[in-house]
Parts: sequence; C-alpha cells; structure tokens
Amino acid sequence: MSLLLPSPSLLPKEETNFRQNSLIFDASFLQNETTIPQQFMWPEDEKPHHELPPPQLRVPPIDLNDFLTGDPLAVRNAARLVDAACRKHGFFQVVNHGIDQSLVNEAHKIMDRFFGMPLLEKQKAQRKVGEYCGYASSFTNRFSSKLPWKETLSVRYSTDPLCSNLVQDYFLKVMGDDFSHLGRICQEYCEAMSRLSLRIMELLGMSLGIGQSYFRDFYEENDSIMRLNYYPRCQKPDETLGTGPHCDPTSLTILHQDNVGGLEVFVDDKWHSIAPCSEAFVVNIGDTFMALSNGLYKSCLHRAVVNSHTPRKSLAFFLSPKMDKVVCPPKALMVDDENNQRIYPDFTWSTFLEFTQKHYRADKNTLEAFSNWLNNGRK
Ligand SMILES: C=C1C[C@]23C[C@@]1(O)CC[C@H]2[C@]1(C)CCC[C@@](C)(C(=O)O)[C@H]1[C@@H]3C(=O)O
Ligand SMILES: O=C(O)CCC(=O)C(=O)O
Ligand SMILES: [Fe+2]
Repeated sequence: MSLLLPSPSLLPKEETNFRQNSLIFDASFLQNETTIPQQFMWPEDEKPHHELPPPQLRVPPIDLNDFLTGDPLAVRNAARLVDAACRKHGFFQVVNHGIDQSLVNEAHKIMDRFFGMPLLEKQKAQRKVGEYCGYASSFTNRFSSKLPWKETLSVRYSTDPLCSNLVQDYFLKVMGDDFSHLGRICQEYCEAMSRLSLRIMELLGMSLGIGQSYFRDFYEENDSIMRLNYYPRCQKPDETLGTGPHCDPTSLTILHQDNVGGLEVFVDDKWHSIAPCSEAFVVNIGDTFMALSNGLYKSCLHRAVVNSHTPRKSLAFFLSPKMDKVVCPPKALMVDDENNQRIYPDFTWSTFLEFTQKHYRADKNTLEAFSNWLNNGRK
C-alpha cells in the first residue's frame, strides 16, 4: 500500500522545495515501517545526529509575579536578565506567569484528542494552499523535500472586537458542533496568551529602556496565530526533523512544551536543548520584533527534533501586530553613537506573512531575504 500519491502542483516554484507533488502523511501507518520516505530525509549538514545529548541552554527563568509587584529591585533585575538573553539569543522563560495550569493541561488534552483522530477526520480542517490556518500533516501538500515529521493545527486569533470569537467559530465551522469544547479551550488559551504577551512586552520595553508602555501599546491590538504541534514517534529520528531550523517570522513566540523534550536552539555555533518545564513558558523573539528593536534583540535559529519512543506535543502562540501596522523602530532605538542607522526597511505583518506563505519557506535567513525582496521591488 502506498501513501504517497502524486498530484499537480499549485504553488509557484520559486523555491525548489515548494510543492511539486503532493503526498499523504499518515504517521499511524508510516511510523511502523522500517524506514521513512526520502522526502523526510534532511541533508547531511542539517541532520540532527548527536553523538552525545546536546548541552542545555540555560535560559533565565523570569518571575513575572515579582516583576508585576513593581518592586524596583525586582523590575531592574528582571529587565537586566531579559536584556542580556535577548541581545545574545532571544530566548528566556517566564514562571509565575499567572496562567491557570488547568487551562494548559486542558489544551494538551485536546491536542491528544485531535491528533489521535483518524486522518480523514482531521482533514475536515485541512489547511488550504496559501492559507496559514487549519490542519497540515507534515506539509505534504506544500513542500516536496525536507518534510517535517509533524502534524500541526493552526488558527488565527485577533483582538479586533468584530472577531471576538474567531478561534471558537473557526473550529465550529470546519469541524462541527462536536468540537465546541476544543474551540472554547483554544479561544481561552489565545486570550490568555495575548494578555501574557502584553505583560512580556512591558518587560521588553523596560529592558530596552524605552518605557513600559511603548511595545504594549504597539501590540495591544494584535493579529496572532495559535499553533498545536504534534510530533509522532519516528523510526529514523537522526535522519529527519520535527521542525526544521528557522527563526520565527512573527514577533514573540510563547511556547509550552510537554515533558518529552526536543526543542533546540543554535547558540555559539552549536545546538543546545531547552529542557521542558511544565510550569514555565519558553519565550523567544521573532524576526518582526528583531526589526522593531532595530536589530538589538535577536531572533535566533531553532528547531525541534523527534525521537523513536514517545510522541511529543508543543503549543505555540505567535504574537503579531495588526496586519497593516507599520513595523518601524522607535526613534530612541535608531540613534546610534555615530549615526542613525536603520537595518531593516519598514514593512507590515501582512506583507511579511504573505512572503512566508507564498514566496519563501521560513528558515534561518527569512528576515534578510524579506528585506532584500522589499528593497528589490518584491522580486
Ligand atoms: C507565520 C508562520 C510561518 C510558520 C508558522 C508561523 O506562524 C510562525 C513560524 C513559521 C514556521 C514554523 C517556521 C518553520 C517552517 C514552517 C513551515 C513550519 O515548519 O511550520 C513555518 C510556518 C509556516 O507555516 O510557514
Ligand atoms: O515544537 C517546538 O518545540 C518548536 C516549534 C517551533 O519552533 C515553531 O512552531 O515555530
Ligand atoms: Fe519556531
């Protein structure tokens, strides 16, 4: 029985790895084969072969409760830790964040339920080519090589009052009434993450020395993405990747990983793991915030590896500004000792999102490629 069915290409072929043939990825079948299809095998220099387990990246745990008490010493300390981490690699963790642990647990439960369903059921929410919401099994309909060993379910969240139940309505529309619980949990989770992002934005404003409200106000209205990542067991974990090396094109990512482990970050020329911690969220700076901070805070290369024994789940909230808001650093961050340097051109999230969905597969160079594309008249 073959699960790899060719179908005609719909996407432009600017990138060789954009879709030429469509495959069907059903992990419940594939993970019991002795090998994996070659489309999942990554090139030698990107394969995750570790002779030894990678060293752990020590990401500072920031106590948000301490920060919120407003105690000057606690605020200064949190801002200092965040500043050092963001100038170097852009990764830190938040603890005592005020998010109800039972909401996080519920979100993990609905992931188990959703990804445990038969492929045909999940495909009711099938993500369409060129769109960023819905279910994608390994992006088989989007790319033709370096396929990630994962399934994802993504949904748009917006603070626009006209979209007050966007997340829940999406699931009701595509999956039907049986999924109203899943929809409600995802809606609540996004609302909680949007609030948490604004608190983190206050912290980033302080650490960059431009005051507590600047970035909070910038992202108060946001158009973000929630993504559920499910990484099935893989019989050849050294040949493939769950999520390939990339920097997030979005502004800020808040990630909750289960206790399996698999998130890795490229720092000081080597891959480091970030150990799971159920009470913490891993936070990282994305390309859009890197541009907004005029390159001061880094959006760092990361990936997710898979393993042969335990499926893994992670829950990502990708904060993004309103679609048409111009991303331009505040004046205070453009003044350099010698001159006023701008590193990236002005852009909107809507253009950047389109770039990653239609023209460029997000990787380590997305922001640079996007800047060149803009500077060259979008060619
Ligand atoms: C805007 C986005 C594109 C990706 C999802 C996201 O919401 C933020 C990160 C991007 C991604 C995860 C980076 C790695 C490659 C990618 C194709 C993936 O493996 O999921 C990216 C997402 C995408 O759908 O293009
Ligand atoms: O699953 C993970 O740990 C990371 C996923 C990721 O980097 C992403 O979805 O952008
Ligand atoms: Fe990422």
